[in-house]
Amino acid sequence: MSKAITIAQAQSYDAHTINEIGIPAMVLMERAALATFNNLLNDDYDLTRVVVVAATGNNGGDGIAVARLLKVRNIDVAIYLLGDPTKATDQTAQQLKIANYYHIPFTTDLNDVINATTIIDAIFGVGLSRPITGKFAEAVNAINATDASTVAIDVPSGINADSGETLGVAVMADSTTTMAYKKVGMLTANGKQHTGILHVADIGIYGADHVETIK
Ligand SMILES: NC(=O)C1=CN([C@@H]2O[C@H](COP(=O)(O)OP(=O)(O)OC[C@H]3O[C@@H](n4cnc5c(N)ncnc54)[C@H](O)[C@@H]3O)[C@@H](O)[C@H]2O)[C@H](O)CC1
Ligand SMILES: [K+]
Repeated sequence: MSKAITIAQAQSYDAHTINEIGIPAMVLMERAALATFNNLLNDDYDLTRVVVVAATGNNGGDGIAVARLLKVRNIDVAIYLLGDPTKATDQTAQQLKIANYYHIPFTTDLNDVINATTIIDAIFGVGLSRPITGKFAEAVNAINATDASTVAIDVPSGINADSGETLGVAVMADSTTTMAYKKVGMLTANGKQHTGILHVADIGIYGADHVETIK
């Protein structure tokens, strides 16, 4: 799908798929996680020590689900969680519950991020709405300072998916698995540089033009 969409389009296609078509948000999240996981394996990253850096929005939920997919295959994975888990979205709270069932370790030690062989960037996606600061910025700077490979989910965190601009600081990803369609910000020089190799994942979300033609 070579079409590129805006944040508003991504959010409206998401809502249309969930509310009008009736595919549950957790199904979309699972498909997003499976797509990211499959790209992780296909792109042959060093999965000796994987750390998922996640916040508490649905981008974080995607990452926590990827951590579970790695854990059930006995891959060494830990989650570095940013933000207050009690403020997580419903889907991300559910992913945290599942992660706890599988005893996935949570770390608060930034050295675990720095010493990872591969980092999954699940901090922010299309919900980024202001410059990244504080502990979020500290984590982004640590990710960018490591020799680890970095795989971003949906949008490299800190990149405005509409303008391609860096909001404060932004993850410099080796690759990005973006959901449904490319985001227009990824077509700019700065956006392209931070996205790295781009994989577009078909997770069952389509624009009205595509959906109407299927009827
Ligand atoms: N559309 C799809 O195809 C699917 C998208 N999925 C994933 O969901 C995210 C979007 O999730 P959302 O909860 O809307 O937002 P984020 O997770 O990107 O952001 C989290 C949250 O963080 C707050 N926030 C924004 N900017 C800042 C900041 N600078 N500092 C601190 N906090 C900030 C704000 O409250 C946001 O809500 C999408 O990218 C996909 O990864 C679905 O999982 C699958 C289908
Ligand atoms: K991200």
